[in-house]
Amino acid sequence: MLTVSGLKRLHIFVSFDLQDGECVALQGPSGVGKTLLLRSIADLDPNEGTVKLDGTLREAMPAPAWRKQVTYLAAEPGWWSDIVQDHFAAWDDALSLVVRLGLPGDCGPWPIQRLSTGERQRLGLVRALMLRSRVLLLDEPTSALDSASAAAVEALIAERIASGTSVIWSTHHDAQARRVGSRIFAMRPDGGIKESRP
Ligand SMILES: Nc1ncnc2c1ncn2[C@@H]1O[C@H](COP(=O)(O)OP(=O)(O)OP(=O)(O)O)[C@@H](O)[C@H]1O
Repeated sequence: MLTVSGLKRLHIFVSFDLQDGECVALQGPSGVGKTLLLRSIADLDPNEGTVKLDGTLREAMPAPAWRKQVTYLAAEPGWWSDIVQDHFAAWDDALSLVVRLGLPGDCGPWPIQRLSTGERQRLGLVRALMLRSRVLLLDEPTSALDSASAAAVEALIAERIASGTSVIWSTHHDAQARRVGSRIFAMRPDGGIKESRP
């Protein structure tokens, strides 16, 4: 279980628990602070408060180890090499997910720039999924995708949730929030969250 208690970052101040195998949809107007919140939970930006995974404080482990367990995925993932497969420790193991999300099976040696925005978004998701994190913090993970590709992503994440992964899923689409989330957190301009059921 992820426990967030008194997390403070700029105007944001939130507390909540996220159970194993639970998906919460995170909503709110553009600029309200959804990305700030997700990045803070992953400890990518300075923030205050208590964040624990199964009772273990994030301060108890090196930041990279925390981020491997509590993984933030940006809507536009970053790339540190020109070549697609260089971003994977085991490209052959990633191939089935790559193909499942509709990317060409021979794209491993391609330059990243050859991929479309939506293809890069799906590749970033595969890269995150390969970590087998306990918690996925997905920042508008289908924002660049057509409805069929978005459905493929939703189905894949649903499988991970069913096997115990916890997810916070930021989305501007109300219907998607209701489909994926067992709870919905609406971020308010004052930096709090209002919880509801879909
Ligand atoms: N380091 C910072 N210092 C001050 N303000 C910041 C900083 N980083 C982000 N902000 C501001 O905080 C606000 C929240 O940004 P955030 O990216 O979290 O919004 P969001 O809800 O994810 O929006 P969108 O739906 O458009 O992605 C924005 O107004 C942004 O400019």
